Amino acid sequence: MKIFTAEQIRSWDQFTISHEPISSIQLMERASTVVANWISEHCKVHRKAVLFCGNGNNGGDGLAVARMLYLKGFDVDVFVNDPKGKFSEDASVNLERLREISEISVRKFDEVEHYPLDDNTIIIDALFGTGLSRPLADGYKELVDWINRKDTIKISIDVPSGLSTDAFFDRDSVVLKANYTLSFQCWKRSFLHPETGRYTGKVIILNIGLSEEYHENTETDYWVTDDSFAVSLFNPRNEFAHKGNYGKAIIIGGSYGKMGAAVLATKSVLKTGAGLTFALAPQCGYEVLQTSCPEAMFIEGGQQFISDFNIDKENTIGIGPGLGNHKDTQTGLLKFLKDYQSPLVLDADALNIISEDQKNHQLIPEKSIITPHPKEFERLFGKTENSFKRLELARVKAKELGIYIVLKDHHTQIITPVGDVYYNLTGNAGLAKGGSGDILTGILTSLLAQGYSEKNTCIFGVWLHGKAADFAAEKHSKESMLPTDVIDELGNVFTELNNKVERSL
Ligand SMILES: NC(=O)C1=CN([C@@H]2O[C@H](COP(=O)(O)OP(=O)(O)OC[C@H]3O[C@@H](n4cnc5c(N)ncnc54)[C@H](O)[C@@H]3O)[C@@H](O)[C@H]2O)[C@@H](O)CC1
Ligand SMILES: [K+]
Repeated sequence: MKIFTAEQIRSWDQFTISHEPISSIQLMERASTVVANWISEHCKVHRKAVLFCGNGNNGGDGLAVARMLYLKGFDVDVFVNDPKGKFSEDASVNLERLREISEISVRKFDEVEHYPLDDNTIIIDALFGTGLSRPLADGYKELVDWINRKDTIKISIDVPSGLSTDAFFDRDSVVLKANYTLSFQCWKRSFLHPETGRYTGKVIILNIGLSEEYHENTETDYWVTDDSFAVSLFNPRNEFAHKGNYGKAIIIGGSYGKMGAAVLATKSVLKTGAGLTFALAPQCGYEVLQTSCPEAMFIEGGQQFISDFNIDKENTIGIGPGLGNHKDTQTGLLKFLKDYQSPLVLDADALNIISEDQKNHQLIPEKSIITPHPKEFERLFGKTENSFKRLELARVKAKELGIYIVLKDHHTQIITPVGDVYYNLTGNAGLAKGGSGDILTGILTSLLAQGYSEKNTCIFGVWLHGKAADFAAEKHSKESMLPTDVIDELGNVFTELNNKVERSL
């Protein structure tokens, strides 16, 4: 699914208005109906709503939703800055309609201090949406501060008020902290970054029927990987296949004390479906690898750490889990990269070794996939002020080096060599544990070996990893789930994928 900027969303609204055609006020009515229906369906206990409405079209939505909830039997109160103030054209119409059909008193923001909120009330935030152009100030800042202090459930319409759609203002700006954000038609970039995403609560994307033609034809650099997109990338197994059809994958990793990382990565290669799997590890890991992954073949690369990277070039390679940074491992890896030109997966200690010297960046073969977490990214390419700037730097580096960067985060970002960005939607805080990254390396190496393109390997692999983690969290909780539980759930994700692509009668 494409992500559009606030400006593109405005044009999307306009395009829909002129091409459907539909009037602006009717479009607002349609959007508000979807919001009111969602609230009515989901709020079974909370049947009282207090709405805070701004003077623009987001406020217009709020005023329409107030009317609709009233008609659905909710108790409704509405606050605006000044009922006699200047509203956008559509908001004025909705203020008028609200007055005509209901007994609702429209109060002023400055009356809020004495307003009683009980446990059955929800707050609906319709102060600002995609039109917000600067941080909240004046009365709005104090109002949102007041709302944030309340324990009441808060639902934001389209965007939490105070949050920019596409950017990050600064750490001190005040933003409404919602429990739910009911957003129109597409994800917004600010929902997907840690500094700004923490305000949205659960995000629900509501379809308000904006033009599909506009969505199809409008270019963007930013995307989200939702489930249907991931399913479209999945290649089901061919019944007539043999092991030679699914590639040879090899994990290069492990060192004394870090053999578990190589085991996790190797197991993940196997469970993602590679035809033949190898582990190149030091001799001290022989028994643990052969015992824990009997399906994989062992290649000895040293005694306590890997120094010899000599392998069959036909393999698809993933290097890094538990590799360590012994001097001989460093020399061996850099020498190996000098002679190796095919795309490979680089993670963890492999990235740390490369980050010792900027000149090493040139050794990464084109179209390779690197999977840094924020600290590894910083060691490689330098410090940035926030995650938006980090992503911009990643785009520059991905283009410069012609590589894929998988920037691990709550919503992991995949950056392609042309600078396109894909935000992932699966995964959870249960993945914030040592070993999770090793699994991702295994999954990516396996998919690459099976013939997925580098781009689809990244997008589908990151989604798969997160989906397996979501299944694991459901069973074991985010706290207790282990990386091995994530590996165990890969099978259930593939079962679900196969069920989805199977053509049922
Ligand atoms: N245009 C359309 O057809 C539709 C618009 N919709 C709604 O319209 C919203 C966008 O409406 P608007 O463009 O009117 O903008 P908003 O309602 O988000 O903001 C209103 C105005 O406030 C001003 N403003 C910006 N930052 C401010 C600040 N910090 N303090 C004080 N004033 C500030 C700007 O002049 C802005 O236009 C969407 O988020 C959505 O909720 C929906 O009804 C769907 C259809
Ligand atoms: K809002």
